[in-house]
Order: sequence, then C-alpha cells, then structure tokens
Amino acid sequence: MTAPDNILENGQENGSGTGTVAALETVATATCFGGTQGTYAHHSVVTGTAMRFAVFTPPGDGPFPVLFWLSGLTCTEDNFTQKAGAQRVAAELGLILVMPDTSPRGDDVPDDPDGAYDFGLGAGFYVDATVAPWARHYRMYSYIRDELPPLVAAHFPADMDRRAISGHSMGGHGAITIALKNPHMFRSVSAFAPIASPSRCPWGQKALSGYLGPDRAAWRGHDACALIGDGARLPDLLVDQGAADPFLDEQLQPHLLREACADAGQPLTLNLRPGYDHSYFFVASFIEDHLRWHAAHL
Ligand SMILES: N[C@@H](CCC(=O)N[C@@H](CSC=O)C(=O)NCC(=O)O)C(=O)O
Repeated sequence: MTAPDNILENGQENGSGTGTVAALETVATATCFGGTQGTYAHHSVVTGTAMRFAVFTPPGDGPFPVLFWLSGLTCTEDNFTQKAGAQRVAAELGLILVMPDTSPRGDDVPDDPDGAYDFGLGAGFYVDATVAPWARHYRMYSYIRDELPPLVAAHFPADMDRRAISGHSMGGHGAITIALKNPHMFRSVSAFAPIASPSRCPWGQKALSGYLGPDRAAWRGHDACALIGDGARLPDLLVDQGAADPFLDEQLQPHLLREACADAGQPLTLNLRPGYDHSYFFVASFIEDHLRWHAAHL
C-alpha cells in the first residue's frame, strides 16, 4: 500500500470489525526524499468539524512504524511539516510521520474572545473540553487517541503496533500526557520544550480552566508532573529544551518535570541545549536525534 493518491468518497471498513473509518480527501501531495508528503482532510466525528493532518510516507511498501507529532500554540499541520526537516531521516529510517492540526476549525468553532493565540483556534491543548461553549468541538484528546489512529491504519501502510509520539511545547505536553494516560499505545515518547506542568504556568492555567473549568482536580489528568506523581509511568522519556528559550522560566519549567521524574523513579533524559530558543530552528537542530531514538525503540 502506498500513500493515498485519490479522493475517497465513501468510508471503508477498518478491518477490525468495529465499524467504518471515515473517508479521506487528499488535499495535496509532493514527492519528498523518495517518499510522499501529503495533506489530508476528513470529517471528524469527534470534533464535529472538518480536520486536516499531514503525513510523510517513506519510500517502500511497508508496513512502517508511525510517529505522531503534536505541534504547539498557533500551529497547523504545516509547521512541523515545512520547518522541521524531518523527512530525510524518516525516509532513511522507514518511519511514517503524522502531523495533525492543533484544534478544530470552522465557522461555528468558538475562538478566544480576545483573539489571543494561547486559547481557542490553534490551541486545543490536547484535552476534551467539558465547559460550554468549548465542549462541543474542542476534543483534541479523543481525536488524537481514538479517531486519528484508525484513519492512519486504514489509509497508510502503517504498523500500528509500533507507534511513537512526540511534540513541541503545547504539543510536547500533549505527547507526554497522552502517553502517560495510555502507556500501551506508544513504544516511545519524546518532547521538545514541553509545558511540563500546565497547572502551574499561565498558558496551562488559562487552557485548563477554560476547557475543563475551575476544579483543579480535573486538571491533574492533563498535567505530566501530576500524572507521574499519581503513578503513571513510561518506559523511557527523551526531552530536549533550549536554554535560551524565552518561555523557559514562566511557561515550560523543565525543572518541574525533572523533579517529578526523580521523585517517582521515572526514567528521563533531559538535554538542556545552550543557545537554542523555542523556534523550529531548535526543533530542526535535534529532530534527527529524536527520530533515531524513536526508531531504536520501535
Ligand atoms: N509569540 C508567538 C507565540 C506562539 C509560539 O511561539 N508558538 C510556538 C509554539 S508555543 C507553545 O506551544 C510555535 O511552534 N509556533 C509556530 C512556529 O512555526 O514557530 C506568537 O505570538 O505567535
């Protein structure tokens, strides 16, 4: 099976006997390092909107292991795809890369009332909102965990028993927390400049209070440090963090993750990279390390 090159108009049986998987529209494709870089669209039952995601399919027949990449605030499926330069190594390693959008979008999807970049559109925070008006569409946790994997399995030459997850900033938080809550799903987990403890930084407090309400007990299930403190575990965790990141002290706070892991005996490799900021120049500089690390675990 190669990457889809047509527009499928009907859903197809997902092979598991559990129902149909949504049709996938191919928005655009390009050949890249012998593989295919594509953008795909579908109707999401989970978010109730159209959703887009990007996929890099390496050359060859597969089945290939799959890395899910979760991007940060303001991003779409394009940021990592166009800026990280991950395709060369993914082609060499035989790794499918899946890059979803970071929130639902559409005319009836509410946004931050002030148009701020850190809530609403482009800022789904990988949680299922429980508070109106967000709860109707902002369900990125279930989208990433439950809806996207069967779509990838149905339409791409993917070996879903060999899954990895990684992400940047808000997406680093998403990758770590989704893996901590679903340890059977991923063989390896890494992050770039993740928000270590959303309950204790302005970005996270705004998002968790807005999407989940003021009860901090509900926030614990989406806070990596709280999850680790409450007993969740990963076999291993790789994190890279730029030491010149302007969000380091106020928002990201990697020392909280280091302390939570040390207290709990959770394995963690935390690389503090002198001179690097929060941008995709930083991600591009170390993505090869992460892809090789994931490939070794898959
Ligand atoms: N000052 C920026 C803030 C947004 C920003 O830095 N977004 C980061 C992720 S931050 C945490 O989730 C990002 O990845 N941006 C996209 C990019 O291509 O660099 C602003 O006001 O937009």
